[in-house]
Formats: sequence, C-alpha cells, structure tokens
Amino acid sequence: MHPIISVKQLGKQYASGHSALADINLDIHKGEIFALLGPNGAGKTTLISIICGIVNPSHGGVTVDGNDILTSYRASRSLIGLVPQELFTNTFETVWATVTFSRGLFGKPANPAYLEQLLRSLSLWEKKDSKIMALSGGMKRRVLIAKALAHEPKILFLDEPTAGVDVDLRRDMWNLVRKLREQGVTIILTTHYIEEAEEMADRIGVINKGRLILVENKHSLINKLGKKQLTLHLQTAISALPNGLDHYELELTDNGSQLVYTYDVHAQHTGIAELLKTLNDHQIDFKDLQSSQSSLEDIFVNLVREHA
Ligand SMILES: Nc1ncnc2c1ncn2[C@@H]1O[C@H](COP(=O)(O)OP(=O)(O)OP(=O)(O)O)[C@@H](O)[C@H]1O
Repeated sequence: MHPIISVKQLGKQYASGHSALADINLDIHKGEIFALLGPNGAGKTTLISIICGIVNPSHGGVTVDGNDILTSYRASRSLIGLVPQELFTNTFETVWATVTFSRGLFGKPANPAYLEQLLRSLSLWEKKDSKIMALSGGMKRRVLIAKALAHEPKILFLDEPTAGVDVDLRRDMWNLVRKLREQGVTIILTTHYIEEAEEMADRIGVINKGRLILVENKHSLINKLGKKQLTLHLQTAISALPNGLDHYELELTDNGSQLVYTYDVHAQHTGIAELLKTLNDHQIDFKDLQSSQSSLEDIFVNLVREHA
C-alpha cells in the first residue's frame, strides 16, 4: 500500500540561516494515528507547515496521496485539515459562517447536515450564531477544529491540540479523533503530553534538533526500549551496597531504605532470583517489593538526552 504522505530528504533552512529540519524521510500510512514528539524548537511545526504548504521546503519533497505539495498544491491541500497551534481566529464572523466558508474554500458542495453534525460533535451547535470574537479560548479552539474538518479532509493535522485546554475539551477531542480514525481519516498530531501519545497513537516519531531520530510502532517501542524496575523496600536501611552486587544495575534510594534494580524487559535471564539470594546471604531483608515498567515518557526523555 502506498503511503498517504511521503516525505523525502526534506530540509528547511529559515532566512535567518537557522537549519530547522535536515534530511527528514517519513512515510505516513493511511488511517493511522501518528504522534510526532520532540522538545520545544525541535522542528515539529516546521514539518507540519511544509506538508500543509504554509512554509516552503529548502530541499527535498513531499507528496500527499501522490500529489506533490508544490506542483499540485491545491489537490494536496484539499486532502488536509489543519488545526494550528496558535489561536488566530478572532473575527466578527459567526461560527456557522466560518465553517461554511471554510468548506466552500476547498470547492466542496454545501452540506448543512454534515456541518451541523460536526458542530454538535464539538459541542458548538448552541454557539453556531455567536460571533467568534465573543467566544472563550476553549470555544475558539473548538471552532478551529470544526474549520479544519469542514471540508471532510482525509488527513487531519493537530498541532499541540490539547495545550492549555480543559478536561472536557480534551475528552471531546479524543472522542472525535477516535471517530475520525474509524472513518479512515489519517491523523498526525504533535503533543507535549506524552501519555496522550501513549494512549492514542499507533506509531511514534521522535524529532530532535531538526532530525527524525526514531519512527516506531508504539508497542514495539515500549517493548524494545522499555526497562523494568524492581523496588525492594528494605526492613532496615543500609548505607552502602554489599560486595558481590557490582554487576547489577542497582541504586539505593530514600536514605538507603529502598533498593531499585533496573533490568531489561527482554533479557533471557533477569537475575532477580540471584539478586534476592545474594541479598539473603547478606541478611538484607525486605518487607515489600513492587515492579514497574518504563513509560513512553521515560523512553522519550532518555532518547532526547542521548541525542543532546
Ligand atoms: N519563521 C522562522 N524564522 C526563523 N526561524 C524559525 C522560524 N520558525 C521557526 N523557526 C525556528 O526553527 C526551529 C523549529 O521551530 P518549530 O516551531 O518547528 O519547533 P517545534 O518543534 O514545533 O517547537 P514547539 O514544541 O516549541 O512548538 C526553532 O529553533 C525556531 O526558533
């Protein structure tokens, strides 16, 4: 199956001389939810802006469903809905006029029933006759989402969709994203809330300093790079680790009252039994133990640190 978005050797150097993107190669599959993660200034918005035709690339190219974004701009752009990061919607227009206009802009025939259902799904129907400038920030953001979806795009970009939004909007947004995915819409989002990517995304891309350092299926990423930790709550605090435990990745925490053992999830041999036996030999007793697996957030922080 050919990718719905294909990014090849893409680079961007701003007029300031700053290199925001270098050698980005990325295929987005039809119908997936792809989360693009990266620290501030990594190049996420630049990448999205190039694909959406807002920023010109310096090198390389992008096709959207086979359409080159430069030579077939209209065809590629009409397949895309973009919810930008910035709230710039501050007009005298009503909500209804705005979404109707947005739909018309892409040459789609009027479809009031679709727009009504869209506004209802975003809890905006009661506000359809309100002027946008009179809406709250959260409501304006809902309007941006409705605008992006007014022409029934096949691909939706969400740039930091949940930054600073309340719990209700976040929930509505993710319900909508799930529904869109069921309808076959491809979704690409950037977020700083990694638990959100962990919950929603099929694949994760990590971008750092303008380079795509990793693209991976979410589950295999967590499996591959995830570590497990076993925490032993000691009966009596110790000041140092006894000899003979040097080859274990051990750390004493909480003033010597906890011993944390980090091990590879996929190791044939975790070494736990041996560790417990050695502790027993040294008469180090524990009253409780718990194990935990590293989250996507831990993995992300480590990856970015490695590429610092
Ligand atoms: N118009 C511009 N002119 C010059 N430099 C720019 C311009 N837009 C962005 N940059 C720079 O390019 C780099 C990438 O910015 P970009 O907005 O793509 O990052 P981001 O990953 O989206 O960050 P954030 O998470 O903070 O939104 C940054 O160093 C930024 O300062």
